[in-house]
Amino acid sequence: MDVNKEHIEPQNGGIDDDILIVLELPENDHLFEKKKKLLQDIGHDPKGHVTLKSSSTPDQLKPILEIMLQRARIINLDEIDLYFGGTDVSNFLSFSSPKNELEALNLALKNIDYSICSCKPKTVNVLQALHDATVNLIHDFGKKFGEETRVFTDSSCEKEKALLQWGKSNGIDTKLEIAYVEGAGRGAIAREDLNAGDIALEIPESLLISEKLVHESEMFPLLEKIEGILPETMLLLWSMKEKHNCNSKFKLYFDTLPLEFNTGLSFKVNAFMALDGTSLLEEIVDAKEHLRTQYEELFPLLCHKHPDVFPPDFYTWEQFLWTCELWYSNSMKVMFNDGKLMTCLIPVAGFLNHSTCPHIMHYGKLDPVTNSLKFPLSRPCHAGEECFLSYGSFSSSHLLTFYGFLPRRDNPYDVIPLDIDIALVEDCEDGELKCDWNSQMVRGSWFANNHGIFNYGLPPPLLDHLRKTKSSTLQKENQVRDKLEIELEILGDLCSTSEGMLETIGGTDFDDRETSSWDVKLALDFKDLQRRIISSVIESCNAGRKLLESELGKSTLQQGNGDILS
Ligand SMILES: C[S@@+](CC[C@H](N)C(=O)[O-])C[C@H]1O[C@@H](n2cnc3c(N)ncnc32)[C@H](O)[C@@H]1O
Repeated sequence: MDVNKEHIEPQNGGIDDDILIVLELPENDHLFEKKKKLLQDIGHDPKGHVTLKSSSTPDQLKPILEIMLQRARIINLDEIDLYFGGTDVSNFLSFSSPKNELEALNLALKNIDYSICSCKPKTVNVLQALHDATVNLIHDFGKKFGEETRVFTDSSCEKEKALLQWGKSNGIDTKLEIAYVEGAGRGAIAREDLNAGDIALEIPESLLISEKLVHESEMFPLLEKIEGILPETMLLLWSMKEKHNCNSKFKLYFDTLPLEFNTGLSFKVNAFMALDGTSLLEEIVDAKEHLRTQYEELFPLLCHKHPDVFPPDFYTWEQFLWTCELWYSNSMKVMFNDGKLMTCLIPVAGFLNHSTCPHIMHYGKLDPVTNSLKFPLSRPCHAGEECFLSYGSFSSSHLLTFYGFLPRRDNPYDVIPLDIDIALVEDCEDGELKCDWNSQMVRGSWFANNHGIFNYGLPPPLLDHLRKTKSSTLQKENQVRDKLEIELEILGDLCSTSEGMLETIGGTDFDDRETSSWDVKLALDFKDLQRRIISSVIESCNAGRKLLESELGKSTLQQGNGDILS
């Protein structure tokens, strides 16, 4: 890989006028080895710096920023990025997903700003120019990938306004207001233009609903005696009662909660029928059965034993399920200053909707100085625009089951696992057959950058795995032809597997989606998504087969010519 080596210095390198910007791959990254290898493949030291000169012109800064971003992209890769990118570093040097790109841009900006704080006066200008160039890239990124929402400004949000007012008088600082938005209930809207780095919302610790509240309640002495009960379950039981408490500190918060959550856990029979043929059907049934078992382990026993603490009317199965949906769809994990990670409900922050291209990505750790939870922006949000959060790197099946929606944009985490026995291949061969991945999967091949021969827009680890299962049949005499034949076989097998999956899901449902109930509509949309993913894999297999057949044709021609010549 051709890289401009003059910009990459060892850690203690550099002369007086050089500015060294640290972009280190943390050693505690659980994917350290894989990322280190990728960085080394482009000639980067994982601990290295990117160097620029105080005399650098804007034209010279451009390639330096690109090198910083290449490093930052690799540093921010997650498992899914790594699986679908394979081991060829060229797949990671440019854009690979909105989340990765935004993380990379923000890491670069953070390190540039850090350098500005500690630099010599004569280097401020060049660093400021680099800062501005990065901010411009973040801005362009938002314009290209951000979601547009229709905000219903005329809708009444009296309860939400009351909550916001209560929050402000109790220490919440916010640049957001609440309004109804198309297709997602309420959302948080920027009141003014906000830039990357601005804090959109800040909540004091005292307003977080966490297990600390259970400890202070009359329930705790009874709950702590239950063997194996989790803090989350205690909190769930506490909130089932607290929402009926007229004197609750959080009454205005509970008042804003919807009567129904409409997640996959509330699907009715018709929606389950619509999901037939998908693995999601089983996932939802299992999740619901798990909750039912949990409920039956506690109730009606607790109500019989302590009716004053657990009034039977508050602890029905329906209310238990509603509260589970509340916690699944509205809670956030927060790291407290004592290092404890706790699941919390967070008034006002609970109005933030999710996007695959969010404004807010990093939250969830209390600021030790202010003892508050801050929601900083990773990209600008203009006045009147909906401000989105990242709920996490979730698949659409997870979002449907536990949150009740499907993202509008293509979701890189929508993977379909393949039923391929990895262990079998590992066991039957010697040490060379090392498998880096515990399972194989596919996703929409539209995400792939490389659709050429031997890549086909399909996951490299999957192709490698399939090749290994076939490689014993490779003949020495005619390696090129055999290799192409094996590739054809692999694509043929993958195509048949995918066609089988498509058949299991069934053809397009001719339905009137507009008049369907919310759950049937979601189920049908999910099925369409699965079909689209599998069809893209089939298309890639077929396009790959055409490439291979053309190559085989050429090799036959060459062989023919060779025979004539000999
Ligand atoms: C934390 S709440 C966000 C506030 C919520 N919209 C409300 O009105 O209460 C999470 C819920 O918002 C909805 N939601 C979040 N992001 C969404 C999106 N991108 N599209 C549709 N609905 C979304 C889902 O119903 C989800 O369960």
